[in-house]
Amino acid sequence: MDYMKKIVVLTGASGTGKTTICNYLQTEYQMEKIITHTTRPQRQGEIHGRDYYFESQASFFQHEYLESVEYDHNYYGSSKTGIQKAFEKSDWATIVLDSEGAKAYLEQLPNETIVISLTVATEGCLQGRLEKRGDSQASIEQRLASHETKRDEERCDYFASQKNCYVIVNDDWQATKQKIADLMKELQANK
Ligand SMILES: Nc1nc2c(ncn2[C@@H]2O[C@H](COP(=O)(O)OP(=O)(O)O)[C@@H](O)[C@H]2O)c(=O)[nH]1
Ligand SMILES: Nc1ncnc2c1ncn2[C@@H]1O[C@H](COP(=O)(O)OP(=O)(O)O)[C@@H](O)[C@H]1O
Repeated sequence: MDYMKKIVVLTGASGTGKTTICNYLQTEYQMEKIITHTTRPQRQGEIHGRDYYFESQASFFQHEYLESVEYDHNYYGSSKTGIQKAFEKSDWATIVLDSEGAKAYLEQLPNETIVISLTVATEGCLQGRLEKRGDSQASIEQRLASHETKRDEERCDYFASQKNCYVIVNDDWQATKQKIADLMKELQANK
């Protein structure tokens, strides 16, 4: 891949703000989102081809993936064509991945990948955020108790020690926007 191209990976447990920051990077920094594929049911308001490519169990396995995972009983994967499509539009792409996916990108695309590992200071606030987002009580309970959520939460320390990784505590949105602005200044200067 071309070393001028950059992929900002957003990772963290459910409710830490990955999607919110991904949207912000698209509108404020003209990054192109790499759309990933999933077998998870579509949530209200989500659009096929914008939020995800929603796949059946059979269609999911027809794509060639850079990496894929099973997460909370559904499959997710980033296809090579999804990456190409984003880079046809911009040299800066952004993608939302679980911590396994973020680790895979760091290993497979070390020159292009920048990881933002998201966390919150008060763990209890995640439940409230997912309720506000409209997730059902059952799916919130299942998600927050899942082995994958625990793994995502624990991986924050790992990312904190890695090159090209940045931890952002996303409690206060105004403060988060300032941290992103500072980070983008640094990244654009080093490009
Ligand atoms: N490794 C990997 N993870 C993905 C991919 N697409 C989405 N994810 C992650 O899958 C997890 C579940 O996503 P989702 O069901 O949309 O839940 P959310 O985190 O609550 O918004 C999140 O950690 C996403 O970042 C992918 O292509 N690969
Ligand atoms: N800093 C913040 N303060 C309060 N609410 C937030 C903040 N960041 C995101 N949210 C809200 O929390 C919910 C979950 O955010 P989302 O970006 O969907 O998380 P994720 O993609 O990591 O699961 C959304 O309703 C979003 O508007």
